[in-house]
Amino acid sequence: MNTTSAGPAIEAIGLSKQFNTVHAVSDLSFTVPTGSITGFIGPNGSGKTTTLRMLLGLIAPTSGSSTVAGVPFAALPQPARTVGAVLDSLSLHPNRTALGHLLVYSAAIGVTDERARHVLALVGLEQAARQRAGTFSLGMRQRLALATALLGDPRILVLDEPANGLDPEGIAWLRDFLRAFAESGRTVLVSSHILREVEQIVDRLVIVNRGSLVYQGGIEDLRRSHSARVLVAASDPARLALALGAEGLTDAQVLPDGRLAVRGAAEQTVAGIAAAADVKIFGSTIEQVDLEQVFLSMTAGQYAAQHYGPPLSQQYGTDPFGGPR
Ligand SMILES: Nc1ncnc2c1ncn2[C@@H]1O[C@H](COP(=O)(O)OP(=O)(O)OP(=O)(O)O)[C@@H](O)[C@H]1O
Repeated sequence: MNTTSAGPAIEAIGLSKQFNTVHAVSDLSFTVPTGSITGFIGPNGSGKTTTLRMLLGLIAPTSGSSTVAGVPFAALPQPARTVGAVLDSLSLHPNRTALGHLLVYSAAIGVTDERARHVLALVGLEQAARQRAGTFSLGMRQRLALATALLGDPRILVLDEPANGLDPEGIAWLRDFLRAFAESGRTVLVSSHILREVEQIVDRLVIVNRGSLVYQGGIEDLRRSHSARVLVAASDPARLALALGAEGLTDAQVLPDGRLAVRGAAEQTVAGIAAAADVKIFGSTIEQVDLEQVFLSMTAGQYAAQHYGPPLSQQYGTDPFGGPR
């Protein structure tokens, strides 16, 4: 993570958006630190796209404000050179080639044709440069959309559900790509309604539910804050539960497989109490925290399950995202 930059790459300050009677976003504040890959997670309809559209100046908030690279989006002198975004599925002329599509955009934002070829290679589409977009798979369309967002050599990428429709290989490719992008000191804000899909990609999370913030912080902090349980196979689980309760450890539950699940105590503590109560322990393990479950409990189960290509080429050196403009 880049620690040299003073301010956050993106900041939302009390953003709200109402569409008639629908409160799509309610008093939402969060920051996206420079150099981070921040996951913007929430169930379908929780206001993610609406928030991203406000951050990018596409719709006005009902109240609140936001900054990108320290200023409101509208005040950015050359927005495409600061922030690249993929919000909607890319509208492509079916007869236009991948390169042809990029050349239209490169002309519009004033970057060279060489830059267009460079970004095409960055997303692994150089072989498809002369292929017509009408023949593209969903994964190829996603890559071309990403290439379009990269044209201005932006420091910040905003991606709305980029994993949607990608196969596991595509998701792995995206993860490597975004990591390399962030390692070059740049910032990514990536939305998803499936935490598991971006769990391996992001280092920070902003979780929303019904338009409101429910969590922001490090992904590891979230894992740690949900204390794991000690699962104990014991000769007499009921007796052990009683002995634990007498020591103030009242959160102990017998699982269907007969093990006792104990929250709030270390394995050694449980073993000590068991020995004192004359209960034999045949084995114990620490339960892994399932972040998806944590997310589900935070968002009251409003969620639909779902699911993502080759690693980013190393051929462009330490900052492959720079290159020609
Ligand atoms: N232009 C609009 N007019 C009316 N209601 C809207 C509009 N845009 C969004 N909404 C509503 O606002 C709420 C939030 O929608 P939004 O698309 O921001 O959520 P989301 O988290 O991005 O969901 P998804 O993952 O399904 O795209 C929803 O109830 C949606 O129906």
